Amino acid sequence: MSSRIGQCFTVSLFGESHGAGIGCVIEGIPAGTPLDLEQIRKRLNQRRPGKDQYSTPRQEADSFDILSGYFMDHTTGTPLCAVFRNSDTRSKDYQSLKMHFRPGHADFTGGEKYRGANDYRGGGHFSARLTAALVFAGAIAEQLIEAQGIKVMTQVQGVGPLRAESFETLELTDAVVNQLDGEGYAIQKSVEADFLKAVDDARMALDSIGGIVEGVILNVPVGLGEPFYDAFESRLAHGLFAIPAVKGVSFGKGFDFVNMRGSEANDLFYADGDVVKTRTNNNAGINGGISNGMPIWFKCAFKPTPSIAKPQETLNRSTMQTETLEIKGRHDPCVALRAATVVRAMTAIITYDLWLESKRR
Ligand SMILES: Cc1cc2nc3c(=O)[nH]c(=O)nc-3n(C[C@H](O)[C@H](O)[C@H](O)COP(=O)(O)O)c2cc1C
Ligand SMILES: C=C(O[C@@H]1CC(C(=O)O)=C[C@@H](OP(=O)(O)O)[C@H]1O)C(=O)O
Repeated sequence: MSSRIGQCFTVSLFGESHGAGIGCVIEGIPAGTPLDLEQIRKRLNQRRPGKDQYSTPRQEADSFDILSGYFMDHTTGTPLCAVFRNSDTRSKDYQSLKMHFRPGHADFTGGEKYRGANDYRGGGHFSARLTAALVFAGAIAEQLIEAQGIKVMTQVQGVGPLRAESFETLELTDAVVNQLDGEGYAIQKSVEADFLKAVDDARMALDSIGGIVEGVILNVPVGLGEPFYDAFESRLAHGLFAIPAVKGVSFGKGFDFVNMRGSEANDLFYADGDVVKTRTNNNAGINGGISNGMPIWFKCAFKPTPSIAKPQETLNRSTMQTETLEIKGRHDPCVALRAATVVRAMTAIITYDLWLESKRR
């Protein structure tokens, strides 16, 4: 199997949700880079499970050990490996799931593909537990792109039918940035109470709810990405679809382009001093797969959490009879809330990879 993303800056993931631990190996960090470990911890804390009733009650500190590639407060240029020990596993919750597949989760496909040898406890390697390691790698990538003046921001832009103002128009004032980058979920103050109530209503109904995570990348230099296969959209979508429960990705106006005429959809060029800009940004700062210097804004649709407390029908693999399934385990009622940090991480990873690649050509 392949568990690696990137061309010049690569991240591979390992581990299982209920195994000894999880982690990542990162290659392509320039030698001699100082790491801001506090910033890494801040990002991990933003994603961490077990905070309140809006996330899974599983308690994991998400503290890490760096095993290699880091010496005297600087990266060495060799592969950097970080591990996170799992502590709050409760594997008996999953005892019956080897033969009773959770609808919407990877129990069936994982079992078939790995001929029953997969660690199915807590979803094993398919679990979003591994996104802790992604956030670690993303926090490093974020430091590397910020050194180039490039910034990434994400927000929960929708929960169920509710919507917040999009990055298309939202002014990123200090107050907005502080709110979205604070200790709570990345939700604008004006919609926070409504979003959280919708999540809690779903939880109380023994159910789950979907959401939208929106991202924006600012100050991207002109020229990142290639035509066709390595388009900025292709590369970023590859990363975003790797995040568990992402079922849709769109750039700029996305599916709304269908309702527009060319005269509305085209972003008209003008000169702002020496800088070429566009009056609108429907195309999300990408033309022909290549960044044009305008903000890159995009959305990810997260499906409702598959593991719900409500009884459902499923198949018993040993008897091939349908039975009623009551899922145990501790689950997020809306994965989009914690996923905003994961999307931020993946965006930083892909952006840094594309930036590094552009320097090597
Ligand atoms: C941050 C985050 C947290 C998640 N938490 C849960 C969870 O508590 N329970 C669950 O069943 N799925 C959860 N998921 C989603 C599953 O991991 C995912 O649906 C599953 O691996 C199947 O993959 P797929 O939905 O992409 O097909 C979470 C996903 C993310 C990104
Ligand atoms: C452990 C984390 O989230 C887990 C992601 C997850 C899933 O199926 O993706 C299912 C749940 O696992 P368990 O039933 O073992 O508690 C979540 O708690 C984490 O984010 O660190």
